[in-house]
Parts: sequence; C-alpha cells; structure tokens
Amino acid sequence: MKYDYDVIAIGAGSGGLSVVERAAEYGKKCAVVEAKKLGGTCVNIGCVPKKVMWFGAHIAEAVRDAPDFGFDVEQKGFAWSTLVEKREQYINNITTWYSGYMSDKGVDVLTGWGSLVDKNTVSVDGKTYTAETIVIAPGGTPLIPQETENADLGLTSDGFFELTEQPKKVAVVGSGYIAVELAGVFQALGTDTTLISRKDLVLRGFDDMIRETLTDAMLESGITKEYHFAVKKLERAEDGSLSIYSTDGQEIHGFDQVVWAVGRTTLVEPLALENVGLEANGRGYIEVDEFHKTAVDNIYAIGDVTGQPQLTPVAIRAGRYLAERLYNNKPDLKLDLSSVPTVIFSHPPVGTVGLAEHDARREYGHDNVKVYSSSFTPMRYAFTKHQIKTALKLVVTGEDEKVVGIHIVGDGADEMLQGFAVAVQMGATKADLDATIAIHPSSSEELVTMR
Ligand SMILES: Cc1cc2nc3c(=O)[nH]c(=O)nc-3n(C[C@H](O)[C@H](O)[C@H](O)COP(=O)(O)OP(=O)(O)OC[C@H]3O[C@@H](n4cnc5c(N)ncnc54)[C@H](O)[C@@H]3O)c2cc1C
Ligand SMILES: NC(=O)c1ccc[n+]([C@@H]2O[C@H](COP(=O)([O-])OP(=O)(O)OC[C@H]3O[C@@H](n4cnc5c(N)ncnc54)[C@H](O)[C@@H]3O)[C@@H](O)[C@H]2O)c1
Repeated sequence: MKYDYDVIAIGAGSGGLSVVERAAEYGKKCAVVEAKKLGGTCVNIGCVPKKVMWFGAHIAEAVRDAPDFGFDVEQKGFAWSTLVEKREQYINNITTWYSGYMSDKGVDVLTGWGSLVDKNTVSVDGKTYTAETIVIAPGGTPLIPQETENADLGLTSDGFFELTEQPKKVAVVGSGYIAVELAGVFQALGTDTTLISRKDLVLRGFDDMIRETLTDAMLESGITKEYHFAVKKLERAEDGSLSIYSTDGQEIHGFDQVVWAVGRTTLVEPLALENVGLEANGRGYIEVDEFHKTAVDNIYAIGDVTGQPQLTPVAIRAGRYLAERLYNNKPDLKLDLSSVPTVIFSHPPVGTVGLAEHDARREYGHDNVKVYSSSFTPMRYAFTKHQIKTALKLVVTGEDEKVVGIHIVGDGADEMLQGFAVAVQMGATKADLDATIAIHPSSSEELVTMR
C-alpha cells in the first residue's frame, strides 16, 4: 500500500466517526484523529448531556404538576450533583463503547491534535501518517464575544456541562438553540434564570408562531427576559456575584453564573490548512462542493466545519454518504438538505421541518402560500396550575397544497416531528395529511385535521 491508510479523518465527532466506520465496513484501512474525547461535541458536551438535563427538567415539571393530579408529593430538594454524576457515567459508557467499537472495526484512533502537512500527510502531535484520502471533521467551539469587557467571567455551553453545583441565579446570553435549551433546563430545575437578548423574541429566523409561543412559554415558566440588552461588560462584585452592563446603560446584578450562548465558531486553527493551500472562508467554514470535496482533490470536509446545518444527523449522513461514494460505487449519492428536520429541546420543545411561513412567501410568492394553524392547551394541562400551550402550523403552496413547512411548539413536538418529516420529504400534500386517520386523543392529530 502506497499510504499508511486509505482514509484518515481529523476529528472523532459525529462526522469523522461516521466516515471511518462506514469505510472500514468496506474493508478500508482507516484512522481517526481526536484531540479530546471520542464522540466529539454531541456525545460529550452537546446533544447527549443536554438531553439528560432536559429529561431531568421534565421530571421536575411532572413533580410540580403532580398534586394537581391528586398526588401527595412535595419536591424537597434536588441534587444537581447526582444528575451530573449519572450523566457523566452514562457518557463515559458511550465513549468506552466507541473505543471498543473502533477497535472491533479495525480503525486506529490517533490521539492528539491533527494538522495537515501536505495533501496526503497528517501530523498528530509531531508524528506523521499518510493517507490516500483525508476528511476534515473538526467541528466547532463556543464563541465568547470579543467586544465584551471581561467576557471570560462567563461560561459557555462547555462550562455549563462542567457545573457540579447548581447556580441559584443565572443569566443566559443569547436567543438561539443553546440559549433557550439551557435557560429552560436551569429554570425547570429551580435556578432563577434570566435570558438576555439583543432583540425581543427568541429563535431568530424560525417561524413567528414558534418564536412568539416559545417566548411566552418561557416567560410563563418564570424566566425573566431582558429584551434589547446588548452586553457591554461583565463585572465581579465584592460578594463574588456577577453584574452585567448593557451598551445603553442598563445594569443587572447578583448572578452566580453568566452563560454565553451566542453561537459557535469552527475549529480550523489547529489544522494548518495553509500547508495544502486551503483556507476557511470569512465565516470560518471550509467550502465544499455537493460531494463534500474541498478545493484539494483528495481532501473532504464534513459536519459543522462546512457551514451546513450544525446538527449531528447532518454530519453523520455526510460521513456515511462520503464513504458510500468513495468505497461502495455510489458516486452520485448526495446529501439532500432541502428539508432537514430539527428539534429544539426547549420547554416546551420545538419541532420544525421545511420553510417558515415568511421564507415560503418569499420563495413561492406571497399569494401562493397558505397556512393552516392551531393553538390550544393540551389535555395534559387541562387542570394543572401551570398551563403550557401547543401551537402547530402547516405551510402549503400551489393548487395541490404541497406541504413545504411544518412547525410545532408544545409537549411531544420532539417525538412528533420525525414521522411528519418523512411526509414532507416525500412531497406530501395537505390532502395526503387529511386522508390519514387521526390518533386520538393526541396533539399530533391536529396536523391531520386542520381546516
Ligand atoms: C450544547 C449543544 C447541544 C447540541 N444539541 C444538539 C442536538 O440536540 N441535536 C443535534 O442534532 N445537534 C446538536 N448539537 C450540534 C452537534 O453537536 C453538532 O452538529 C455535531 O457534533 C457536529 O459534528 P462534527 O463531526 O462536525 O463535529 P464535532 O462533533 O464537534 O466533533 C469534532 C471533533 O474533532 C475534534 N478535533 C477538532 N479539531 C481537531 C484536530 N485538529 N485534531 C484532532 N481532533 C480535533 C474535537 O475535539 C471533536 O471531538 C449540539 C451542540 C451543542 C454545542
Ligand atoms: N437541538 C439541537 O439540535 C441543537 C441544540 C444546540 C445547538 N445546536 C446547533 O448548534 C448551533 C449553535 O447553537 P447556538 O445557540 O450557539 O447558536 P445559534 O446560532 O442558534 O444562536 C446564537 C444566538 O446568539 C445571538 N447572539 C450573537 N451574538 C450575540 C451577542 N453578542 N449578544 C447576544 N446575543 C448574541 C444570535 O443573534 C443568535 O440568536 C445551532 O445553530 C444548532 O445548529 C443544535
């Protein structure tokens, strides 16, 4: 063999592991380079620990509502440290499993920071390895705003997962996926939570119905929302608490922790892209063609580093398809990103696939789009003190009313969406949904009975 490996992936996260796993199944000699932990962001400091905390938060909400269902229970306390300990044990089991799995598949795990030496050579902490194909899958890391004074007094989502004690009072800065997810967890588990955003509603870019319903639900849950608050500086007070100052003179005090959730940046720096004549674009992404090939013929990039939707299933699919193209004679297999379903594990969760109403009207023309929507209090909250609304919207276009967007906010949205995403992917029309017998009583039945 001319090279040490058929393929080396840099980064053992969702994308990197998927490509080597599939390539190894086709008998290729593979290695994956990882500086930190197998599994990458999703397993160690992303989807998985986040979802564990979300489940914990749901249990807190169930206990809160239990007396309304006749239970004689009272929440006497909550040990954050127990949940964190069990969560980390669970994650350790996953990473240990990955390690065994890679070894079973014959994939070498090269531990250390990988960088490119030339188009066929990767250096891992000074030791070099050659490969016919190199796949760059380094993912990203949370942003801390450079313009904010003392910004590093705050944590990021990485720091959130290191918290072994529950903060009493916390500020979460941002209004995207991570901000609403972490704020929801904190509040439900009993931390006094403030959400700070530069604009008004959360989740910019999502359908307005979702933005409005979720913002209301967050306020209803007791989260304090500071609107139109651009953070200028953080300051540690004498009592050790943190104060936050805005650019227009507002100030809020007394936080145990401040969590930045203002976006992520890619981890391209350690790669020494210049050695192969590549560079990241202005947004930090490595540009790829529809087959995930970079400007260098044998070097591919997948996952968060490409600027494609920063979701684990997107990175996994990209890695698997790449291996299928290269090693299983399927040269035309392409990632279809036209209707990527996504769930935000907020309280209540959000599920969305396809176009928001405003995007559909822009794309198809204002009058060629019709929406069906519904908003109600689901039966789960029929007689509880805390009432959480569910809202659903179908966005359709054309005479045949093809469904181009489905938006759900409410309990169960997280599990409800996957099946409806299949329908959208298959090009379902409103009539197809209507022809489907409803499941009763459920919230999802609204999606097949809307008038
Ligand atoms: C808090 C949080 C919650 C999330 N929740 C969800 C969710 O619920 N659902 C969902 O679909 N997505 C979620 N995501 C997004 C998801 O984690 C990412 O889209 C996904 O992990 C991207 O996979 P990747 O392979 O591109 O990179 P990563 O998973 O980030 O893996 C990259 C790996 O490469 C390593 N690495 C980087 N550079 C080098 C180098 N030079 N040498 C060696 N190793 C290197 C890193 O240490 C890392 O382990 C979440 C993200 C965060 C931060
Ligand atoms: N459930 C999931 O699937 C899930 C969960 C978490 C993260 N993710 C992925 O990770 C990505 C990153 O998440 P994220 O929440 O960090 O980013 P994001 O892009 O979703 O949101 C960042 C938010 O921060 C705001 N912001 C930027 N700078 C700011 C500043 N200085 N002050 C206040 N607000 C500021 C932005 O306006 C934006 O609303 C997501 O886009 C998503 O693809 C997915």
